Amino acid sequence: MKLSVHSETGRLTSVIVHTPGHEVSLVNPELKDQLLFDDIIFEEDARREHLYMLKIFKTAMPEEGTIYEIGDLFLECFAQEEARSFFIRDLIGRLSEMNLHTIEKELLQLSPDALLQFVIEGATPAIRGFAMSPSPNLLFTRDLAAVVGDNLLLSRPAKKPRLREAILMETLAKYHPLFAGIRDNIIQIGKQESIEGGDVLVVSDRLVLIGMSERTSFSGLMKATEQLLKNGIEQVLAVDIPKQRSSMHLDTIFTFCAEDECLVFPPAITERKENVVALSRSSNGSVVTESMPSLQKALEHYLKRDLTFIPCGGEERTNQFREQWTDGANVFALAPGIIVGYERNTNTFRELKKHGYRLMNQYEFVEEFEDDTFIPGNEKIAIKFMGHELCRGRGGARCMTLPIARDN
Ligand SMILES: NC(=O)NCCC[C@H](N)C(=O)O
Repeated sequence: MKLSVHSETGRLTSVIVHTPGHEVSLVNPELKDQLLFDDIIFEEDARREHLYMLKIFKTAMPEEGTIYEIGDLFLECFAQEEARSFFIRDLIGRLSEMNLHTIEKELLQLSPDALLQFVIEGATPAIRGFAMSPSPNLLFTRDLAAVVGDNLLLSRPAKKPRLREAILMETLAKYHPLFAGIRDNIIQIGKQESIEGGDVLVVSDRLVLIGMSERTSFSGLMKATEQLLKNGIEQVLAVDIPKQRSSMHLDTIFTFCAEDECLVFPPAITERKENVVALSRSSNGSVVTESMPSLQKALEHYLKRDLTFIPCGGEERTNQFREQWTDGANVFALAPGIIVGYERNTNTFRELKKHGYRLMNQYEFVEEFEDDTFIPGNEKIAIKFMGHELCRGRGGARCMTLPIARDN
């Protein structure tokens, strides 16, 4: 299968997700902040909510479309001894403070299942007396990498608790057959820099947005940009956003609903000026910069079309802040104008309705289209799904998805 993503909204054909498992039940109140969760979450409900989200995806995707559970991909990958030893070596080296070298032999002898359990849950009965904290953020597969055009940009997380996920992703990219066709186009940045997938938005086959955020450093952004500009992308728009937990990635305050419509958190997007720099390649190969007046102006300039920015939470200030916090601006497009987001963001959905979206809840959408092939047409649909547990991890629908193929 060819992995390629040339837009944020092209019809979704393949996506990688992780339905939360026992690891989320291992987060205790004392650990939650350190593990980047805002609350403890109830595993059963979180799973139920996630599985329903996947049901919506399945209903909206073409018949030949595939949803990959990342855990299955890891197990297939770990079936290769070489992949396991690459992974274990990298883990020992990059988590040096954990002293994993003391159990290297045991790690190398683990079955794929036990190794995966050790990594995700932090411990396995197969290795007694050694435990790390769990990796509950694997739920947010978005942040592990980004398929940009025909390239695979691997994340280098800014936050330690997400490092194990990044090492897992790198192993998949290097060893799993799913990535064979894109393996020559892997983009990686240096060890001292950071970039996370939630900051990367693929606007078109030529244009990419990268947030300069709490998680993506300036040097990480520049390194990724240099390589993207060599590999087919014409412009990268660097978007400076507030460096704070509530808007940790660009996609927490800005997502595409359709080719010409975006959901935005006004205080950090429309009310900010001079926070965008366009980066492109000059004829001698160096990166040239041009300061842009605003994100909307920059996008309209390069896309040569008008865009509508829809305020997350509507016009009321309090609702904008409340619904951005619960990922109102973090919707995921299954096709142009077909989006999913948390039901609880009622003011955001009301605003979408004003912009011509038909609102459907998860059951209505599945019931109406489950038996027929869903064919995205002229009608715009905003699908509301329940995510009261999921949203305590501080991420929404876009954060929980890593699209690897979309139709152009
Ligand atoms: N793209 C995203 O915004 N992902 C959400 C990540 C949430 C996770 N708890 C984190 O803090 O990294």
